[in-house]
Amino acid sequence: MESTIDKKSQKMSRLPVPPSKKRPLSDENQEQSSRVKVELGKRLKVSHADEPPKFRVAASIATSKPRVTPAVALPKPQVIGRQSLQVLQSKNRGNTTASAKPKATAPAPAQSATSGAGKKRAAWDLKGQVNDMKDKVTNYKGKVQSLSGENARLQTTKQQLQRQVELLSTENSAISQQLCSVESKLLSEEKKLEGAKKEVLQLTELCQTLQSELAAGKRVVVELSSCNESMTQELKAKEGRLLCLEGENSRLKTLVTEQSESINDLQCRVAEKDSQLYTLETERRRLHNAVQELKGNIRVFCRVRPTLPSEKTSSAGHISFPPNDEKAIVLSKVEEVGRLSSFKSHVGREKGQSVKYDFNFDCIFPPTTSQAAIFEEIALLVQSALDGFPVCIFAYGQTGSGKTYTMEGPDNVSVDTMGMIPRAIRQIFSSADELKSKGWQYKFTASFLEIYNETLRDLLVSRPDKKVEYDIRKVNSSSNEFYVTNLRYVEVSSVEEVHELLQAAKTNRSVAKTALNDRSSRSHSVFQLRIEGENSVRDVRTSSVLSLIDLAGSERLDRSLSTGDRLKETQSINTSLSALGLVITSLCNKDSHIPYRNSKLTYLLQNSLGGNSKVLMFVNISPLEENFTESVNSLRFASKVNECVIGTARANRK
Ligand SMILES: Nc1ncnc2c1ncn2[C@@H]1O[C@H](COP(=O)(O)OP(=O)(O)OP(=O)(O)O)[C@@H](O)[C@H]1O
Repeated sequence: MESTIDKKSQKMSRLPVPPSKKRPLSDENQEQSSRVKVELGKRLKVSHADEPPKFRVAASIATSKPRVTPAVALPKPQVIGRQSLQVLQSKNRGNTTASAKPKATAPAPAQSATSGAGKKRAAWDLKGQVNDMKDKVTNYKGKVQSLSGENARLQTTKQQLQRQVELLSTENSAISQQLCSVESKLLSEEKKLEGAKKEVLQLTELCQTLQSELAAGKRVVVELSSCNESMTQELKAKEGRLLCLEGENSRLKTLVTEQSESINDLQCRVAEKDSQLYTLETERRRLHNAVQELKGNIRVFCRVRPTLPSEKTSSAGHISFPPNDEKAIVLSKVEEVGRLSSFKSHVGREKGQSVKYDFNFDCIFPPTTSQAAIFEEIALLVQSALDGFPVCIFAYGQTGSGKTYTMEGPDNVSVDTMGMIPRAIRQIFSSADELKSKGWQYKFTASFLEIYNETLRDLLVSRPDKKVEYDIRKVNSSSNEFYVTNLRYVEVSSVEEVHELLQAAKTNRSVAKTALNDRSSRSHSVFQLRIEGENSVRDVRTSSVLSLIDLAGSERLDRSLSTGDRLKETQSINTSLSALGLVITSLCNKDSHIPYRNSKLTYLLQNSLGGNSKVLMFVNISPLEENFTESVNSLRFASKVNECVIGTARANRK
């Protein structure tokens, strides 16, 4: 039993009492318990007074879990507190047991055989034995009393220790709470640490990116540095060049100053020359006009067209051009006297059979004459239009005599075969360009109309509205200028633009078939170019109209074999041509009344035919003998015009 307790004591207690020592329980218990008390007291003092807070915490933990936590793992002081109590309790129990069963364990017979003085009583000495026994009882009672006191003290110590345990438990729970909060803090810190780690990772990546960028940047810097170096060198070279240039510049400045003075001087001289030039230009215009006047304000050019390939059978032998007279044309034919008796002028007879008709005009153009050669003769007249004179050029003659060819050119027109209208336009624009340097600015407005059966039609409109009426009206009551209502007036600024208009008009022109000419033009076509000039330097303005007219065929009724609509056309044409002849005759006779209103043509052209204007008439002649009579008729009409002297032309100047 004792060994079992000792073993338990060895296992459970860590008191400084060596468990291997087996001592008899009897007398030594008191001494042992007192040693235990002293030791326990010391330990408790140490644990209460000297123990640092962390040991107390550990002690509380150990006391709260005594059976789970191995004794060896706990710190010494705390184990002492709890286990010493157990040991004491077990000791007490052991002691109690030992004291309670002394007779069972102690060799009672041996003790009883000896007396209190160590002498053995004789068996018969019962009284002595009883006394011994009484002494022993007394002795035991004293021991019991001392043990009871000891027990009471231990109980007190136990209570103190329990209180200590409670305190330590409270501390423990507080520390547990602290531990929990520390743990939660630790968790949050760990989370933060995780976040920080991620951040560190990102920053590491960013750092790597930045490092690669930095490396690229460094390369760029290196490149730029080399570039900078080369540019610096270039700059130095340029600075050197700049220095040279500055020297050159100052030299040039001096030169410029000299030149400026020279220019000023020259400008003065140019102004002087300009003034002289203007005077000369005015003089040129005056002289030019004088020449035109001398030539006559109405001039007539006669043109005989060549025989066409399709007409080879017919000969042009009846027309001759006297070699010594460039202005004469002779038509001769052997005819019966009676047939030609109606001609009262320009008629010559040779022995009553061969009849000659001599005509004189300002110019005679034989069939071989080129368009360019003819234009040379009218170029000065066209120039007059730019100088501010109204100019009217028209082609008169029977159908197929070459009027359209003369005025516009053939269908497949070329630079060589261009007619008078395109050539006049070309000259007008080129002269206007030249005059720009003399301060002249020109504005050109073109219109193109036809008069068919005494009805006006706009040739610049492809699909004319029949309801639209074209009336010839004065610009205003005090003006002598006329315009046509609803007519398209197109401002043009180049030859090409005018050519486009001419082409459009050609397409739109009324063309009808007659017996005499496959493409007979049965209407008068009137192209007009209004020219407005302004010299801002001299404050002079001019305005004029250049009229270029392709008249309808002048053949007689009986020759055209016209019937129905064609007859009406022919009558209308002849009426207007007669009216034209009458107007010219009246102008020639200086009649007080000029019958402009007798036809649309003369009414429209009254400003271009009057005293202030310059008129040129082409009389076109067919080379065919079969057209002899018509040719003579045309030449007679032209001769009458040629005889006219219409006033003195004056430029429209303001
Ligand atoms: N000088 C010329 N050189 C070459 N061919 C010409 C000449 N004059 C006229 N012709 C040709 O003669 C033909 C008739 O000429 P054109 O059409 O000009 O006559 P027209 O008098 O205008 O007739 P219409 O009164 O019918 O308009 C055309 O084929 C034209 O090309």
